[in-house]
Amino acid sequence: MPSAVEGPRTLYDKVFDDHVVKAENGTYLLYIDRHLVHEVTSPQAFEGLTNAGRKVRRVDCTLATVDHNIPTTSRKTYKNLSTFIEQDDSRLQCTTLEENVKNFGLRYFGLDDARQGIVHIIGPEQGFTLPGSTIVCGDSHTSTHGAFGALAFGIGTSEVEHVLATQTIIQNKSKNMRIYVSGKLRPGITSKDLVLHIIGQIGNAGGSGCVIEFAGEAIQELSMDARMSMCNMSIEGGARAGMIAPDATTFAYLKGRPLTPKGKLWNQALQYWKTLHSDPGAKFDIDITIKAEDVIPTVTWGTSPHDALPVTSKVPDPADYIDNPAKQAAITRALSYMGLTANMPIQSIQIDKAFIGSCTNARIEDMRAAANVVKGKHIAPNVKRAMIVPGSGLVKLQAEHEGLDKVFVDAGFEWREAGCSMCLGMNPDILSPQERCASTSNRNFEGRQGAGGRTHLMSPAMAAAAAITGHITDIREYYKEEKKAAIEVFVPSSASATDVSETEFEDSETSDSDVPEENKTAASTSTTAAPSGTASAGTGIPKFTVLTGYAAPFDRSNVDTDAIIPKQFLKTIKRTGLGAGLFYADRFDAVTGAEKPDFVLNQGVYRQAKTLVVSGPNFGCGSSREHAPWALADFGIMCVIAQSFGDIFFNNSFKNGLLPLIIDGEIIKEKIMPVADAGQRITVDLVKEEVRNGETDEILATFHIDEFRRHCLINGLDDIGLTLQSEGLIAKYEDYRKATFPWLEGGSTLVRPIVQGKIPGVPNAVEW
Ligand SMILES: CC(C)[C@H](C(=O)O)[C@@H](O)C(=O)O
Ligand code: SF4
Repeated sequence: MPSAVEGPRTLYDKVFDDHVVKAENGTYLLYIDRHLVHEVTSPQAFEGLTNAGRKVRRVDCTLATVDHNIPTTSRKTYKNLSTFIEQDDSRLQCTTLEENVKNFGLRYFGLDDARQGIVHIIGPEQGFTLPGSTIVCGDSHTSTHGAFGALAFGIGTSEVEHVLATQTIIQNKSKNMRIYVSGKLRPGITSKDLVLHIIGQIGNAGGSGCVIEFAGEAIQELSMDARMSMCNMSIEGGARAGMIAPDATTFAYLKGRPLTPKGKLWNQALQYWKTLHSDPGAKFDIDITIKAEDVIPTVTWGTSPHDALPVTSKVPDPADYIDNPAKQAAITRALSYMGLTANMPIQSIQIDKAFIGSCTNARIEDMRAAANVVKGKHIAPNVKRAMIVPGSGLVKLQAEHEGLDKVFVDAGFEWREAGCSMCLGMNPDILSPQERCASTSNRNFEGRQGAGGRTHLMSPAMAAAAAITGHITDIREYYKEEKKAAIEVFVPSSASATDVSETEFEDSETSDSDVPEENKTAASTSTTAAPSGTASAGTGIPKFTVLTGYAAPFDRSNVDTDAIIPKQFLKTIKRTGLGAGLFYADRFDAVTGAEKPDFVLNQGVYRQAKTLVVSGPNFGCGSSREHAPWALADFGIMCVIAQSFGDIFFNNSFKNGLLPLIIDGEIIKEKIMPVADAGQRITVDLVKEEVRNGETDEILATFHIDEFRRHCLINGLDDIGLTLQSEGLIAKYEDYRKATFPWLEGGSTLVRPIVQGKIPGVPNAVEW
């Protein structure tokens, strides 16, 4: 396969190179090995496939589950989704997924299957996630799977459709960034503290345009569960993906999981996996060193994950940022939203609720760490509710097997069923306005856990301690007072790789017999129906050539996609009608629903704005929801001008005929913003690559857009149709893949049905 890099290569370079189907002028068609699907970001993709008469190309590379919308209440009486889910829109999204998996013949873990859970927890748990593979999902926290040395990233719904139809994705090469964590973490300090510390240092756009490799002694010593928590949050540092080189810890975790290769295929895979590390001398565009010993328990105080501070510090004071008005404004806004006073000690912050769960921290080690803290204690009287939500049915079973559920219940916690739960509150688990939550999730955006709710991110042990004391607590002091020790996690990192080496399997049978007949040839796994060369059976995208219209000035930084379109609007199975929810919390009064007169889109000509001019960086950070560009476009905004963008939002916009335009911050401030402020029109000319004053035609800025993207926008081209013109190359890659990486064949089709309550790969789990 063509290599994108000469000389020594990074881990990212290697995995990228091994998946290139086609390279053209810096744009690559990459083959995707594993595709995880959930109910929120897939309905419109399946609808697109159906409308175009296309099939899922690789059923064996696709695995689906429901996680975001589902209640986490007891399933003892569960019969089906239709009777179990009370909210109409949530139910419809879940039943639509069930219909789609049936119609397209996909493997699926529903609520009656103990293997159901948060998509990023079940992939690794089943061994669907493998080192060196490319993994995507319509979900930003797909970065989690990078903990295995996979190249894993979140995509939007249009890209979900593209992957379903073609098993490939169009990509540009990201920059290489290394975060080297030297030395050892201090006792009781977890990977959650470390990753919050890192994001606090680099900022929520620090990894923008990059794939981060986490390396160093402290990383090597982390267990797989802890590595997943780190890579999970690389997206919160703005990166496309996070990766950790696979090692003995990785191999020991994977060995024997239901979907990992067995026998000779394991040996073969292992040979390859051992080559997956950055070569000595490999070039990193950005290289940062963090000292592990500098990390102490870390929590967030504000409304972005980069508002992270050591638990011993005080809440920031806007008065200290006179020289940085944008930062001062952001801190002032965050303090007001969070109901905090400048300079108050972080440990004096009282909480109302505690939530231990999410794809960041709902694995078995997280459950154990929390149970260790709460054992023999009870939640504080001011804590109204404390929830433990295991990440999957299997995590729940394992925890119950160890008696952890009883520890939690005795301490006053609710022991729930698996799902995203209060991480996002698309289901009934939400905060009420002004309620404050100690949360092990990954995002503390405004309204994230419920409109007006206030989130403080921290580790499971810290959230458990906060539930017991009633306020944010330094876990080190807690351990001292309670005479407890942090539980040591067993990490086989000192184990030599030979523990799981090929020798062990020298005489064993090939696992080829595990591969179902229908998956033994690439041709049969390849179920594509679309004839090659058909330009597009789909509808294409709106063309973008020259746009003239009013431009709304938007004086904000780090606008996340939760703010652009809040979670309650994601429960749709359509792409249309989302304009009503655009910037909902900023635009409308939470109680009366009336327009807020001070919000720019509620004022005069800006009601008809076609362009949004943003003063600060990182517009559209956070979640992968394509609902954000859908909402903007539905409102009528077809261009957003900003200094920089969240990576997934940037991609998603192009797929919908919306132009995200990167312009230098000074030029925005000096040239473009004054025109927007004056209520004059602005012309964005993609053909000439100019931004002009729409009244006078004066050139305000010039820009350059990647040739492929510009071509697609100007001509309104649907890139699935374009990709299918490369059918021959895709098929050729599949032959190469089958010969070179045969352990990737079969994939999710190796999922076995549960027989008489026995779960394959889980000998002890006989009931749920
Ligand atoms: C629903 C999905 C698009 C979203 C994401 O991409 O992250 C969600 O999982 C989240 O955490 O906000
Ligand atoms: S971040 Fe939260 S909502 Fe998103 S996938 Fe993870 S648990 Fe679910």
